[in-house]
Amino acid sequence: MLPISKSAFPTFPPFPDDFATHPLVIVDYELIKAGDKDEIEQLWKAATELGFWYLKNHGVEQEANNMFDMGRETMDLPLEEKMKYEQGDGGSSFGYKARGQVATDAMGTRDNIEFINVAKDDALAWPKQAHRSYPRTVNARMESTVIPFVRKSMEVNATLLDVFNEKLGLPEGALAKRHSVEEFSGSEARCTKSPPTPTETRLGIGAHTDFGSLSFLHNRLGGLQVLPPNSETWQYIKPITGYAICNLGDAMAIFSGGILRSNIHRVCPPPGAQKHRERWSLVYFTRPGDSVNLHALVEESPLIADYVAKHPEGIHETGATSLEWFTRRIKNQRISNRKGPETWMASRGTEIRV
Ligand SMILES: O=C(O)CCC(=O)C(=O)O
Ligand SMILES: [Fe+2]
Repeated sequence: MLPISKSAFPTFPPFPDDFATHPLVIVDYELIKAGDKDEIEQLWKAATELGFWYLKNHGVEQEANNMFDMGRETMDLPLEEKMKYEQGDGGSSFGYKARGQVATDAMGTRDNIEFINVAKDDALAWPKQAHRSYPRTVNARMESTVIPFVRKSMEVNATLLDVFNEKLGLPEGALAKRHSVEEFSGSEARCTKSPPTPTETRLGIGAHTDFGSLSFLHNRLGGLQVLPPNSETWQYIKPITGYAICNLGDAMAIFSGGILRSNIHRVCPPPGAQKHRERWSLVYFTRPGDSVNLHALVEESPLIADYVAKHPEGIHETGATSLEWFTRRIKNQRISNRKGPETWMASRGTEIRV
C-alpha cells in the first residue's frame, strides 16, 4: 500500500476572481448511484445542454492524487528516455507525447503540453502487454496506482453510461455492450504537464471535442475553457478541489443522434498568478470498443429516432468504427503528418456541425 499522500502538488495560487468562468451543474455521484430522480434530472440537463458537469463524491480523489505522483515521476525522466515510449505518427494514442508534436489549429501551431497515456487494456492485462510498453515509472506504479485509478474511473463512467442508456430509452445494456471491459478500445488514462507560461499565449490543447464517450477529468489549475452553445466567447471552467469535471465526447453525441452534447473545449495557459505554475491535469477517457460502429442508435430507441428525424443536420452516420474514428483524429493532429490546413480538417470530429 502507498502512504495516503494528500498530493504532490500541495499549494498554488487560487483561481483568480477577475476572469469570466462558466458555471457547471454539480452532480452528486452518490445520489446518482442511489438512483435519485432529481439528481438524474440534473445530470441529464447538464449532458444535453453543455455536455460538461462537475462530479462530487466520486470517491477517486486518492487514486487521482497517486496518478499525479506517477505523472510527475514520469515527466521527470530524461526526455530521451521518455521518447522511447512516444506514441508515434501512426494514429495510436497510447504512450508518451512530447511537447509540440501535435497541431492546435489549422495553421499548424504546435501544442505546449507533454503527457503520458496508459491504455486501459494494458493496465488490465498487466503484467502482460496488450498494446505496448511504458516508462519504468509507470510500470513501478501499475499495481499500486494505475490499475486502481483505471478500475475506479471505469466504474464511475459505466454508472453514468447506464443512466444515459435509460434516459435515452435504449434497451438495457445497449451502451454497456459498446463499452465492454473485454474488448480492446481507445480507453486510456492520461496525465498531462504544461510548463509555467508567464509570457505564453500558445494553447496547451487546441479547440476540440473529445473523441470517445465520457471523460473524467481532475484539474488542479485553471486553463480549461469551453465555447458554450450559441456563444462567441471562450469561458474558463474553474477547478474546484474535490470535484471532477466530466464531459461527453463524440461517440455519445453520435449514438444519441445529437440529444447528448459533445462540446468544444480547449486548454489555455492558466489565468492570473496561476500562469507562473506548472499545470497538471489527469483524465480517464472511456471510449467505445474498437469494433463498435459509430452511428445514431435509431433502431434501438424511438426517442433517438424521433430526435434524428427532427434534427437531420447532425452527424448520425460516420461509416467508421470507433478505432477508425479515433485513429483518424489522432493521426491527423500529428505535426509530422501535416501537409496543410486540410490535415487539421481531417482530424476533426463533431466540432464540424452542419
Ligand atoms: O487538461 C484539461 O483540462 C483538459 C484536457 C482535455 O481536454 C483533453 O485531454 O482532451
Ligand atoms: Fe478534451
